[in-house]
Amino acid sequence: SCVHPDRPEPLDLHLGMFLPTLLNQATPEQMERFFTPAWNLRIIGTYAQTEMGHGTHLRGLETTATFDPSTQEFVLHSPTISSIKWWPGGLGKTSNHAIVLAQLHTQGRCHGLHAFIVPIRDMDTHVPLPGVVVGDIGPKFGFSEVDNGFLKLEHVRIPLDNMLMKFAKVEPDGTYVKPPSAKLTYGMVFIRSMIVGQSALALAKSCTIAIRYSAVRHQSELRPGEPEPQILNYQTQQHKLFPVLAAAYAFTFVGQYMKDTYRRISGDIHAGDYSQLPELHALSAGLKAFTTWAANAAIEVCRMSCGGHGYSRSSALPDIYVEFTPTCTYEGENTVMMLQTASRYLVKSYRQASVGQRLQGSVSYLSEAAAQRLRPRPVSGGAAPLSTQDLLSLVHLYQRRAASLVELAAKSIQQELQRGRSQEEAWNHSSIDLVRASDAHCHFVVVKLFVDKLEQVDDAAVKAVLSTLALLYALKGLADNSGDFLQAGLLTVPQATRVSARIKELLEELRPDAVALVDAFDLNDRKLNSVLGRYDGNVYEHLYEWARQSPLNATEVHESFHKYLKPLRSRL
Ligand SMILES: CCCCC/C=C\C/C=C\C/C=C\CC/C=C/C(=O)SCCNC(=O)CCNC(=O)[C@H](O)C(C)(C)COP(=O)(O)OP(=O)(O)OC[C@H]1O[C@@H](n2cnc3c(N)ncnc32)[C@H](O)[C@@H]1OP(=O)(O)O
Ligand SMILES: Cc1cc2nc3c(=O)[nH]c(=O)nc-3n(C[C@H](O)[C@H](O)[C@H](O)COP(=O)(O)OP(=O)(O)OC[C@H]3O[C@@H](n4cnc5c(N)ncnc54)[C@H](O)[C@@H]3O)c2cc1C
Repeated sequence: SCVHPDRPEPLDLHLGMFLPTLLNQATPEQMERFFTPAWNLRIIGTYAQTEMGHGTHLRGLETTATFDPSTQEFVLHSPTISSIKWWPGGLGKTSNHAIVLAQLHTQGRCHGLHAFIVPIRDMDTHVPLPGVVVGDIGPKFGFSEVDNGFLKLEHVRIPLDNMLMKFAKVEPDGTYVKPPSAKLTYGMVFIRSMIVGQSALALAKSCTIAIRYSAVRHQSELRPGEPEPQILNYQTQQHKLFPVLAAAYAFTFVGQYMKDTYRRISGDIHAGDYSQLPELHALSAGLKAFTTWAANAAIEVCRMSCGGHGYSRSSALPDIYVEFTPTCTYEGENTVMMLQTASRYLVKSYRQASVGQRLQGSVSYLSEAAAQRLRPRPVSGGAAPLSTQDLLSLVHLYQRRAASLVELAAKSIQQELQRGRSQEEAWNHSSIDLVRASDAHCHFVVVKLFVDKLEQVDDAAVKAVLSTLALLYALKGLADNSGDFLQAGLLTVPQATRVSARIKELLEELRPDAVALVDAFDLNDRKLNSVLGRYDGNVYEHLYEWARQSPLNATEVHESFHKYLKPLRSRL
């Protein structure tokens, strides 16, 4: 199709959120009524949660859904300018339905945010329905293919059965029936879990383009009198790109793990077991933030490593960046997600471990750390010996760094409370530490999953090169965050020096396999859509061909000469 497989599209929300939300929150009758026509694109929907005045603070959303028992309807209304739904993808011009998140009012009481299916355009004429004011929010940083829209509802009536009632319900007399767990109506866990894999894909594409281009680009002089070398032979170029390559592999494994974990736990939830929902929320929120922040920065490293041609849209890197960067904001703004993981999971787990509770899942190390704190500390107190070759010891180092930063954040809250601050103020005055703790926890999870994955690799040669990548990923993270490790007494200055030396050795070791490692992502030219990243490496001819196709070159003398330059000359 003319649509590029990876470009944002107006139907992304329909496929990525409207359908999954029906699957997760619709009753069987609602599935029949809505899912089937939505699957056949008769109904095209979006997910309208964010408002002009609120995106993060869900409890602050103002759109109301008031039940009218006399007509068995909900009245959907946007009471203020700030309550206008703002940003939903595909809302402006594409969708004819929206899942609207609104504060449910029935029998004079507010029961918080619930999901309602609201028809917004006539199914045949596509004209907005009565009481519906809808349109596009205007040009954005990118996503120009998507009509992110606004939606103002003026006392729009929908049937009682348009409230998604798999969990919470409203009876015909207006009685509200609580969901088995209030957390089930939050949603977003699915898409956050999927975004981790999107981070991996964005990294794989970017480093494929940059490393292939670095293998065909010759520039400057390494040894006097010799031909210009491939820029991939410069240590600085390797230091830019090989850690990105390692992260692309790491995030690919984490993305797979996140998808499998989502599938497993959502299966349990559908079976009525909600016990793992906190772990799934914390993991998806944290890893979504961790991987998108890392990938966002790495795409720019790849673009800049391609010099001027990286800035050309023929490289595809500007488009990859523009389309990826909003992942740090949507589906949960990253800072807020990191705070969720820390405040709602890590600190809570730390406190449970501190009273001897045995923890499971990704925080089980906090129990080990709590037990460690009760044992007498070794006199030396110094950092343990550091192996720059042993992956398991590096995993343990990341685990101890995470435990140390979670403890630091928990203690900061305690100190703030002892200074007489309120709970909320104590948490806010510790939020930098909380974000650091989440970051360290996620970093440990990524390193651990990478090393765990190696145990599943049978081919010795593949295992060897993946182990080198895992070492580079772990040591580069250690070097980049050496302050944390030094502060926690997990690293000494001589050891930090050894780490830097080892990183240089690993860059040299990876050089011969770098192109093969990006080829292994198997991203064909159509998917990459990049002149610099072409599989055949025939960059210059295709760059010239690409430029020749530029609309500006349709005529030898552009109309601007006659319209502006010539008249300007005559006036000078
Ligand atoms: C074919 C498939 C294709 C997939 C391909 C992937 C991508 C392409 C497709 C689509 C993407 C394209 C474009 C993107 C479109 C973007 C859409 C959006 O951005 S939708 C809007 C996103 N908005 C948010 O995420 C809002 C963020 N804010 C919040 O989540 C809440 O405000 C916050 C921060 C959680 C605070 O809420 P609050 O009510 O104050 O909660 P508390 O912090 O007090 O916590 C209460 C308890 O609830 C637990 N909790 C919170 N959230 C969740 C959750 N999501 N799930 C489960 N549990 C949750 C929390 O841990 C607390 O529990 P305890 O009481 O501590 O036990
Ligand atoms: C391209 C794109 C597509 C989108 N698509 C959709 C969609 O389809 N449907 C939909 O409903 N929404 C959509 N959104 C909206 C998106 O979900 C929100 O922008 C996002 O949730 C962030 O909320 P906000 O914009 O209100 O930012 P804010 O929350 O106002 O964030 C601004 C700053 O405040 C900080 N902040 C906020 N709260 C806290 C806190 N508690 N503690 C510390 N710092 C805090 C943040 O860290 C950030 O630095 C989309 C957004 C974009 C950019």
